[in-house]
Amino acid sequence: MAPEPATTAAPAGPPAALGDGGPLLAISGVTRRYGRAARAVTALGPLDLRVDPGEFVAVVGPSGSGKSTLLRLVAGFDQPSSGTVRLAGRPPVPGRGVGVVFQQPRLFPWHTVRQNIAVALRWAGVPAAERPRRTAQLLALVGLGELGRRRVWEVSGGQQQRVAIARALATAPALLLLDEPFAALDALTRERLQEDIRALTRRSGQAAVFVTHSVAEAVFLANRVVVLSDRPGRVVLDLEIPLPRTGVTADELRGSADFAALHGEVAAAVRATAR
Ligand SMILES: Nc1ncnc2c1ncn2[C@@H]1O[C@H](COP(=O)(O)OP(=O)(O)OP(=O)(O)O)[C@@H](O)[C@H]1O
Repeated sequence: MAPEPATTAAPAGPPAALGDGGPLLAISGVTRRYGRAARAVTALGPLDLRVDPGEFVAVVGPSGSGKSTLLRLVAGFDQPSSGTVRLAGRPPVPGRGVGVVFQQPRLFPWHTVRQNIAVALRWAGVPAAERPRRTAQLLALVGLGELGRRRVWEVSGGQQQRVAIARALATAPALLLLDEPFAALDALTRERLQEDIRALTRRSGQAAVFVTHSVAEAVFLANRVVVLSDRPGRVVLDLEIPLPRTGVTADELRGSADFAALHGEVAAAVRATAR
Protein backbone atom coordinates (compact mmCIF):
# COMPACT_ATOMS: atom_id res chain seq x y z
CA MET A 1 0.00 0.00 0.00
CA ALA A 2 1.39 3.42 -0.90
CA PRO A 3 1.83 5.90 1.93
CA GLU A 4 -1.27 7.95 2.64
CA PRO A 5 -1.04 11.58 1.55
CA ALA A 6 0.08 13.66 4.50
CA THR A 7 -3.23 15.24 5.43
CA THR A 8 -6.83 14.19 5.58
CA ALA A 9 -8.11 17.64 4.64
CA ALA A 10 -10.77 17.83 1.95
CA PRO A 11 -9.92 19.75 -1.22
CA ALA A 12 -9.60 23.44 -0.49
CA GLY A 13 -12.34 25.95 -1.13
CA PRO A 14 -16.12 26.00 -1.08
CA PRO A 15 -17.91 23.08 -2.74
CA ALA A 16 -19.38 23.95 -6.12
CA ALA A 17 -23.15 24.45 -6.02
CA LEU A 18 -25.01 21.22 -6.55
CA GLY A 19 -28.51 22.52 -7.15
CA ASP A 20 -31.36 21.13 -5.10
CA GLY A 21 -30.70 17.44 -4.54
CA GLY A 22 -30.92 16.38 -8.21
CA PRO A 23 -28.23 14.29 -9.89
CA LEU A 24 -24.79 15.82 -10.13
CA LEU A 25 -24.48 14.74 -13.75
CA ALA A 26 -27.41 13.85 -15.99
CA ILE A 27 -26.76 12.72 -19.57
CA SER A 28 -29.95 12.10 -21.54
CA GLY A 29 -30.22 10.73 -25.07
CA VAL A 30 -26.81 12.11 -25.99
CA THR A 31 -25.22 11.43 -29.37
CA ARG A 32 -22.10 12.91 -30.92
CA ARG A 33 -21.49 12.70 -34.65
CA TYR A 34 -18.29 13.85 -36.29
CA GLY A 35 -17.96 14.88 -39.95
CA ARG A 36 -20.61 15.53 -42.56
CA ALA A 37 -22.87 13.70 -44.99
CA ALA A 38 -21.34 10.46 -46.36
CA ARG A 39 -18.25 10.87 -44.16
CA ALA A 40 -20.20 11.36 -40.91
CA VAL A 41 -19.32 9.03 -38.05
CA THR A 42 -21.48 8.55 -34.99
CA ALA A 43 -18.94 8.24 -32.17
CA LEU A 44 -21.30 8.08 -29.21
CA GLY A 45 -24.81 7.21 -28.19
CA PRO A 46 -27.61 7.45 -27.76
CA LEU A 47 -26.37 7.44 -24.21
CA ASP A 48 -28.03 7.98 -20.83
CA LEU A 49 -25.97 8.22 -17.66
CA ARG A 50 -26.56 9.63 -14.22
CA VAL A 51 -23.89 10.31 -11.62
CA ASP A 52 -24.84 11.27 -8.07
CA PRO A 53 -22.72 13.23 -5.58
CA GLY A 54 -20.01 11.05 -4.03
CA GLU A 55 -20.01 8.46 -6.82
CA PHE A 56 -16.78 7.40 -8.51
CA VAL A 57 -17.77 6.05 -11.92
CA ALA A 58 -15.26 4.34 -14.20
CA VAL A 59 -16.00 4.21 -17.93
CA VAL A 60 -14.40 1.32 -19.79
CA GLY A 61 -14.76 0.37 -23.43
CA PRO A 62 -12.91 -0.63 -26.57
CA SER A 63 -10.71 1.87 -28.35
CA GLY A 64 -12.89 4.30 -30.29
CA SER A 65 -16.03 3.71 -28.20
CA GLY A 66 -16.30 7.43 -27.44
CA LYS A 67 -14.90 7.57 -23.89
CA SER A 68 -12.87 10.74 -24.43
CA THR A 69 -15.73 12.21 -26.44
CA LEU A 70 -17.98 11.63 -23.44
CA LEU A 71 -15.58 13.41 -21.07
CA ARG A 72 -15.25 16.36 -23.45
CA LEU A 73 -19.04 16.73 -23.51
CA VAL A 74 -19.22 16.61 -19.69
CA ALA A 75 -16.38 19.16 -19.37
CA GLY A 76 -18.24 21.51 -21.73
CA PHE A 77 -15.35 21.46 -24.23
CA ASP A 78 -17.70 20.05 -26.88
CA GLN A 79 -21.46 19.97 -27.57
CA PRO A 80 -23.65 16.89 -28.21
CA SER A 81 -25.21 16.44 -31.66
CA SER A 82 -28.47 15.59 -29.87
CA GLY A 83 -29.65 15.09 -26.31
CA THR A 84 -28.64 16.99 -23.17
CA VAL A 85 -25.79 17.08 -20.67
CA ARG A 86 -26.57 18.71 -17.34
CA LEU A 87 -24.13 19.34 -14.52
CA ALA A 88 -25.94 20.28 -11.32
CA GLY A 89 -28.95 21.01 -13.53
CA ARG A 90 -27.17 23.29 -16.01
CA PRO A 91 -25.35 22.90 -19.31
CA PRO A 92 -21.64 22.46 -18.54
CA VAL A 93 -19.35 25.47 -18.87
CA PRO A 94 -15.61 24.77 -19.36
CA GLY A 95 -13.68 25.27 -16.13
CA ARG A 96 -16.75 25.65 -13.96
CA GLY A 97 -17.68 22.86 -11.57
CA VAL A 98 -15.32 20.28 -13.12
CA GLY A 99 -11.62 19.57 -12.77
CA VAL A 100 -9.97 17.66 -15.61
CA VAL A 101 -6.89 15.43 -15.51
CA PHE A 102 -5.50 14.20 -18.83
CA GLN A 103 -3.15 11.35 -19.74
CA GLN A 104 -0.27 13.85 -19.89
CA PRO A 105 0.02 16.28 -16.93
CA ARG A 106 0.03 19.42 -19.16
CA LEU A 107 1.79 21.61 -16.58
CA PHE A 108 3.59 24.92 -17.14
CA PRO A 109 7.20 23.72 -17.44
CA TRP A 110 8.76 27.09 -16.58
CA HIS A 111 6.89 27.25 -13.23
CA THR A 112 7.60 25.50 -9.96
CA VAL A 113 5.23 22.84 -8.66
CA ARG A 114 3.75 25.40 -6.28
CA GLN A 115 3.31 28.03 -8.98
CA ASN A 116 1.41 25.55 -11.14
CA ILE A 117 -1.17 25.19 -8.36
CA ALA A 118 -1.19 28.89 -7.51
CA VAL A 119 -2.06 29.74 -11.13
CA ALA A 120 -5.11 27.50 -10.97
CA LEU A 121 -6.18 29.14 -7.72
CA ARG A 122 -5.78 32.58 -9.29
CA TRP A 123 -7.94 31.55 -12.26
CA ALA A 124 -10.50 30.26 -9.77
CA GLY A 125 -10.64 33.73 -8.21
CA VAL A 126 -8.96 32.80 -4.91
CA PRO A 127 -7.50 35.99 -3.34
CA ALA A 128 -3.68 36.27 -3.47
CA ALA A 129 -3.36 36.28 0.32
CA GLU A 130 -5.08 32.91 0.57
CA ARG A 131 -3.21 31.15 -2.24
CA PRO A 132 -0.05 30.02 -0.37
CA ARG A 133 -2.04 28.25 2.36
CA ARG A 134 -4.38 26.62 -0.15
CA THR A 135 -1.47 25.59 -2.36
CA ALA A 136 0.27 23.92 0.59
CA GLN A 137 -2.97 22.15 1.53
CA LEU A 138 -3.47 20.80 -2.01
CA LEU A 139 0.14 19.62 -2.33
CA ALA A 140 -0.11 17.82 1.02
CA LEU A 141 -3.34 16.22 -0.16
CA VAL A 142 -1.56 14.55 -3.09
CA GLY A 143 1.54 13.68 -1.03
CA LEU A 144 3.83 16.38 -2.46
CA GLY A 145 4.20 18.62 0.58
CA GLU A 146 8.01 18.77 0.29
CA LEU A 147 8.35 19.41 -3.43
CA GLY A 148 6.62 22.76 -3.93
CA ARG A 149 9.79 24.68 -4.81
CA ARG A 150 10.97 22.25 -7.49
CA ARG A 151 10.62 23.05 -11.16
CA VAL A 152 8.32 20.72 -13.06
CA TRP A 153 11.24 19.03 -14.86
CA GLU A 154 12.86 18.26 -11.50
CA VAL A 155 10.06 15.90 -10.42
CA SER A 156 9.16 12.46 -11.77
CA GLY A 157 6.33 11.66 -14.20
CA GLY A 158 4.21 10.27 -11.37
CA GLN A 159 4.83 13.38 -9.27
CA GLN A 160 3.91 15.59 -12.24
CA GLN A 161 0.63 13.73 -12.52
CA ARG A 162 0.04 14.33 -8.79
CA VAL A 163 0.55 18.06 -9.44
CA ALA A 164 -2.03 17.85 -12.24
CA ILE A 165 -4.47 16.17 -9.86
CA ALA A 166 -3.87 18.83 -7.19
CA ARG A 167 -4.43 21.50 -9.83
CA ALA A 168 -7.69 19.88 -10.94
CA LEU A 169 -8.84 19.84 -7.31
CA ALA A 170 -7.86 23.50 -6.77
CA THR A 171 -11.25 24.82 -7.76
CA ALA A 172 -13.01 22.33 -5.42
CA PRO A 173 -14.85 20.87 -8.43
CA ALA A 174 -18.17 19.14 -7.94
CA LEU A 175 -16.97 16.55 -10.45
CA LEU A 176 -13.46 15.37 -11.24
CA LEU A 177 -12.91 14.08 -14.80
CA LEU A 178 -9.96 11.74 -15.30
CA ASP A 179 -9.02 10.70 -18.85
CA GLU A 180 -6.60 7.76 -18.52
CA PRO A 181 -4.46 9.68 -16.04
CA PHE A 182 -2.16 6.73 -15.28
CA ALA A 183 -1.65 5.44 -18.82
CA ALA A 184 1.76 7.04 -19.35
CA LEU A 185 3.21 5.89 -16.01
CA ASP A 186 5.27 2.81 -15.15
CA ALA A 187 3.44 -0.07 -13.45
CA LEU A 188 4.62 0.62 -9.89
CA THR A 189 3.94 4.37 -10.03
CA ARG A 190 0.54 3.64 -11.56
CA GLU A 191 -0.41 1.33 -8.68
CA ARG A 192 0.78 3.84 -6.05
CA LEU A 193 -1.18 6.66 -7.64
CA GLN A 194 -4.28 4.47 -7.99
CA GLU A 195 -4.09 3.69 -4.28
CA ASP A 196 -3.69 7.33 -3.33
CA ILE A 197 -6.52 8.48 -5.59
CA ARG A 198 -8.74 5.76 -4.15
CA ALA A 199 -7.94 6.86 -0.58
CA LEU A 200 -8.33 10.53 -1.40
CA THR A 201 -11.68 10.27 -3.16
CA ARG A 202 -13.10 7.83 -0.61
CA ARG A 203 -12.13 10.16 2.22
CA SER A 204 -13.41 13.35 0.65
CA GLY A 205 -16.45 11.89 -1.15
CA GLN A 206 -15.16 13.55 -4.34
CA ALA A 207 -17.37 12.55 -7.28
CA ALA A 208 -15.47 11.49 -10.37
CA VAL A 209 -15.85 10.09 -13.86
CA PHE A 210 -12.78 8.13 -14.78
CA VAL A 211 -11.97 6.82 -18.27
CA THR A 212 -9.63 3.85 -18.58
CA HIS A 213 -8.75 0.90 -20.80
CA SER A 214 -7.87 -1.15 -17.74
CA VAL A 215 -10.62 -3.29 -16.23
CA ALA A 216 -8.49 -3.91 -13.10
CA GLU A 217 -7.98 -0.18 -12.60
CA ALA A 218 -11.71 0.49 -13.04
CA VAL A 219 -12.77 -2.20 -10.55
CA PHE A 220 -10.12 -1.14 -8.04
CA LEU A 221 -10.94 2.57 -8.10
CA ALA A 222 -14.62 2.95 -8.83
CA ASN A 223 -17.78 2.22 -6.93
CA ARG A 224 -19.56 1.88 -10.27
CA VAL A 225 -18.24 0.67 -13.62
CA VAL A 226 -19.92 1.54 -16.90
CA VAL A 227 -18.92 -0.42 -20.01
CA LEU A 228 -19.42 1.23 -23.41
CA SER A 229 -20.03 -0.74 -26.59
CA ASP A 230 -17.88 -0.56 -29.65
CA ARG A 231 -18.60 2.60 -31.71
CA PRO A 232 -21.04 4.23 -31.35
CA GLY A 233 -20.56 3.96 -27.60
CA ARG A 234 -23.66 2.96 -25.67
CA VAL A 235 -23.94 1.62 -22.14
CA VAL A 236 -23.84 -2.20 -22.24
CA LEU A 237 -23.13 -2.72 -18.52
CA ASP A 238 -23.64 -0.49 -15.49
CA LEU A 239 -22.32 -2.38 -12.49
CA GLU A 240 -22.09 -1.44 -8.80
CA ILE A 241 -18.71 -2.35 -7.26
CA PRO A 242 -19.52 -3.18 -3.64
CA LEU A 243 -15.91 -3.69 -2.52
CA PRO A 244 -14.97 -2.51 0.99
CA ARG A 245 -14.01 1.14 1.24
CA THR A 246 -11.81 0.82 4.31
CA GLY A 247 -10.12 -1.78 6.49
CA VAL A 248 -8.31 -3.72 3.74
CA THR A 249 -5.00 -3.13 2.06
CA ALA A 250 -4.78 -2.57 -1.68
CA ASP A 251 -3.10 -5.98 -2.08
CA GLU A 252 -5.84 -7.74 -0.11
CA LEU A 253 -8.45 -6.00 -2.23
CA ARG A 254 -6.80 -6.86 -5.54
CA GLY A 255 -6.27 -10.44 -4.38
CA SER A 256 -9.82 -11.05 -3.12
CA ALA A 257 -12.35 -13.42 -4.67
CA ASP A 258 -14.90 -10.57 -4.88
CA PHE A 259 -12.43 -8.48 -6.89
CA ALA A 260 -11.78 -11.39 -9.25
CA ALA A 261 -15.51 -12.00 -9.78
CA LEU A 262 -16.25 -8.33 -10.53
CA HIS A 263 -13.20 -8.11 -12.78
CA GLY A 264 -14.41 -11.19 -14.66
CA GLU A 265 -17.88 -9.73 -15.18
CA VAL A 266 -16.60 -6.40 -16.51
CA ALA A 267 -13.91 -8.02 -18.68
CA ALA A 268 -16.50 -10.35 -20.23
CA ALA A 269 -18.70 -7.36 -21.14
CA VAL A 270 -15.74 -5.55 -22.74
CA ARG A 271 -14.72 -8.67 -24.67
CA ALA A 272 -18.28 -9.24 -25.91
CA THR A 273 -18.51 -5.76 -27.38
CA ALA A 274 -14.99 -5.42 -28.84
CA ARG A 275 -14.77 -6.08 -32.56
N1 LIG B 1 -12.72 15.59 -33.57
C1 LIG B 1 -13.02 14.46 -34.17
N2 LIG B 1 -13.32 14.43 -35.49
C2 LIG B 1 -13.64 13.28 -36.11
N3 LIG B 1 -13.73 12.08 -35.50
C3 LIG B 1 -13.43 12.04 -34.20
C4 LIG B 1 -13.07 13.23 -33.46
N4 LIG B 1 -12.85 12.87 -32.16
C5 LIG B 1 -13.06 11.54 -32.09
N5 LIG B 1 -13.42 11.06 -33.31
C6 LIG B 1 -13.77 9.66 -33.60
O1 LIG B 1 -14.79 9.28 -32.69
C7 LIG B 1 -14.59 7.95 -32.23
C8 LIG B 1 -14.49 7.96 -30.70
O2 LIG B 1 -13.28 8.61 -30.32
P1 LIG B 1 -12.85 8.78 -28.78
O3 LIG B 1 -11.48 9.36 -28.77
O4 LIG B 1 -13.91 9.47 -28.03
O5 LIG B 1 -12.82 7.24 -28.32
P2 LIG B 1 -12.11 6.57 -27.07
O6 LIG B 1 -13.03 5.52 -26.58
O7 LIG B 1 -11.70 7.62 -26.10
O8 LIG B 1 -10.82 5.94 -27.77
P3 LIG B 1 -9.43 5.48 -27.13
O9 LIG B 1 -9.80 4.45 -26.09
O10 LIG B 1 -8.69 4.88 -28.29
O11 LIG B 1 -8.76 6.70 -26.56
C9 LIG B 1 -13.34 7.45 -32.93
O12 LIG B 1 -13.75 6.70 -34.05
C10 LIG B 1 -12.62 8.71 -33.33
O13 LIG B 1 -11.84 8.50 -34.48
